[in-house]
Amino acid sequence: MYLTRLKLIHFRNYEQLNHSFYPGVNVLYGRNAQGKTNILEAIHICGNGKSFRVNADSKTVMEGKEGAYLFAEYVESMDRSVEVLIGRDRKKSLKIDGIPAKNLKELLGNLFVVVFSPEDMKMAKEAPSLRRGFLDGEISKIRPSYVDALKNYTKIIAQKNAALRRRENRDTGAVIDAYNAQLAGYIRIILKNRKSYVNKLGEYVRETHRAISGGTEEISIVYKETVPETGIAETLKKLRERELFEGSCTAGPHRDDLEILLNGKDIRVFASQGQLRTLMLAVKTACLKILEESTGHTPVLLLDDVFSELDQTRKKNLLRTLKGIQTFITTADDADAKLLARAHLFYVENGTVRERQPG
Ligand SMILES: Nc1ncnc2c1ncn2[C@@H]1O[C@H](COP(=O)(O)OP(=O)(O)OP(=O)(O)O)[C@@H](O)[C@H]1O
Repeated sequence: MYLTRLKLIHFRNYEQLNHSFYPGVNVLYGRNAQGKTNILEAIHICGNGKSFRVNADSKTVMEGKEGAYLFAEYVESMDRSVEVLIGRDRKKSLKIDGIPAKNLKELLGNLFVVVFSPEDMKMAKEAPSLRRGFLDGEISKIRPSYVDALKNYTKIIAQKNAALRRRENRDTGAVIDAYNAQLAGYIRIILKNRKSYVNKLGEYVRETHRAISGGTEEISIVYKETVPETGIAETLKKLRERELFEGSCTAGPHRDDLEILLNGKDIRVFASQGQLRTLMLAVKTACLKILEESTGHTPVLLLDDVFSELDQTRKKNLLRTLKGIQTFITTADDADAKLLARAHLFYVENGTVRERQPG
């Protein structure tokens, strides 16, 4: 799958854009704050219905304007399109192949897009909630039913937490047992999905990571569960007294984490910035492969400012791993644009895009 055309009206610093792109590597280069990442953001919204930079999409509407219009034309096996209208009032309208879509769920599963942005580095280093959020987001793309299990689980955990906090009722124990009975089924579904995703992810990350790092480093990714999949009901029962004492749910998928080891050591403590970036690139490429396997379509890959902190060898190795994937890369560094001379180059300046002709 590849994007052939992007049209924007009143999106960020683009008054109007109507530009075509190529399969293969498209490099957006230019000085800082010119609108390179804005292009990636627009493509991401067309694919995933939301920005990867801000929670409120209304912030992407050009200052002083009422709404933004985004149109992405892409080739699957035939020409297809996605249109998004974002209102400053937060209302959003969507069209798929010219036909209005009822909701975001309908949009997902059309233009597949995977993004790597500097923000993703936080996932490796910071709070476990970021790693859980990453896993849940990726699994939801390939298993829509997972979203329902997760929503129900989260709702029951909130109710159970409220009951544990109240504790004034003599029957609280029985109420907690009733919640646990409901939770057990959802925990099973969440663990099954997360663990099988992590197994596959680990395998693909190792492969790509070796290719980018030149085979000098070994990565391992392990899912750390707080309630074992093999004894869910028993564990919840055992936890009951402690939870009643502490007044909150102390274990379950909402407390689980991913452990990422580089040459056997925790990356949060031992990895350099370049190593972290290499790891996250391998993670994103692995997500793309998993998405490709389950949908039969190769997603479009967006790499925002990916080259900083990578040495020349890693940059070249990364480019080799991108074969067959339409990729958009932003860079403010002219030397990177030269390294990417065989790609299609687009000079971005003050909300305009100009293709640099070869030669
Ligand atoms: N809602 C908006 N309305 C108008 N202009 C905006 C809006 N949001 C952001 N901008 C402008 O977009 C520009 C930033 O664009 P972008 O984030 O794409 O930069 P970039 O070219 O990727 O830069 P860098 O190399 O620094 O990452 C800035 O000039 C900013 O003022």
